[in-house]
Amino acid sequence: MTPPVALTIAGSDASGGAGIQADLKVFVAYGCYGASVITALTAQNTLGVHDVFAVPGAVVGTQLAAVLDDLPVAAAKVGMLGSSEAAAQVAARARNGAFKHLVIDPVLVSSTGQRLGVRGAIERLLPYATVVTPNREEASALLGWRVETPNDMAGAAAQLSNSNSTYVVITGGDLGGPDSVDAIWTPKGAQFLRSRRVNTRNNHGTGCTFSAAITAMLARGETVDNAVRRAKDYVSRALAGAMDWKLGAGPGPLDHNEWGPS
Ligand SMILES: Nc1ncnc2c1ncn2[C@@H]1O[C@H](COP(=O)(O)OP(=O)(O)O)[C@@H](O)[C@H]1O
Ligand SMILES: Cc1ncc(COP(=O)(O)OP(=O)(O)O)c(N)n1
Repeated sequence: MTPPVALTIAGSDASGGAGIQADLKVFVAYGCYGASVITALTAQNTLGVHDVFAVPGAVVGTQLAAVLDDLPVAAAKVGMLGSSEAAAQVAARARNGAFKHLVIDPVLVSSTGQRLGVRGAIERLLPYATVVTPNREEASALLGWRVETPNDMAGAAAQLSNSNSTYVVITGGDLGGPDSVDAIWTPKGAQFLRSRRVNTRNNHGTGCTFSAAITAMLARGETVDNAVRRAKDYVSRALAGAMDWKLGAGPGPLDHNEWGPS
């Protein structure tokens, strides 16, 4: 059977735990054929981001043309955008209806503190999103107020939904507590999604993994509700599988292939 095609439009993480590399691993884990449009190269590892090179906007445009003019993309995700010019190229395609489903992970800052994106570039894509998945920091930057508590997250999700059909998940991976709590805005209103917190320092690329899993599920024809819930379960399994791994001196990557503990 021909697999569904999922596309990631994102930055490269040389160490393989986040960005394009994580997304493609997730797509394979979910039985999707993965295509990629690279917006930026990052020299990063588990300790931090050491260098960033933004791919020129025109080259992002020709990559998009190469993929979209030839492959039947069923769902796409946007991660690190690299530049406003890259965002403009993606927006032009979205305006023309190129994406049946578009998942936007508004990457602004890495967990190690390096700026990876600009707010304006993300904002121009939000009107085309099926699902948006900011963490609390990113939601705060997009809205201009501090999103701190779970109730703040629910309010922020509602505020960020630009129409009744846009789902917004504010992720709370960095909130303390026994559960990892996200707030989701759906056309039926706001709800909380909970999973048992996995006690691990290996959490490099959780946001990329979550949004890529949603994208893969949508490419496979799942409803948005199911896609988000199944993606959250997958992230928990991927965190649990890698909790004893020793890859890198900092927070290591996830077990995208569900190989399990070493
Ligand atoms: N330790 C953890 N245990 C279980 N789920 C987690 C953990 N850390 C993050 N998650 C989940 O991973 C997903 C991505 O969240 P988050 O880590 O906040 O993203 P980001 O990497 O963008 O900051 C969310 O569903 C969140 O609840
Ligand atoms: C190239 C690239 N894109 C995105 C990120 C951010 O990844 P994320 O999953 O949000 O979280 P951390 O890896 O920063 O914990 C990245 N680091 N690199």
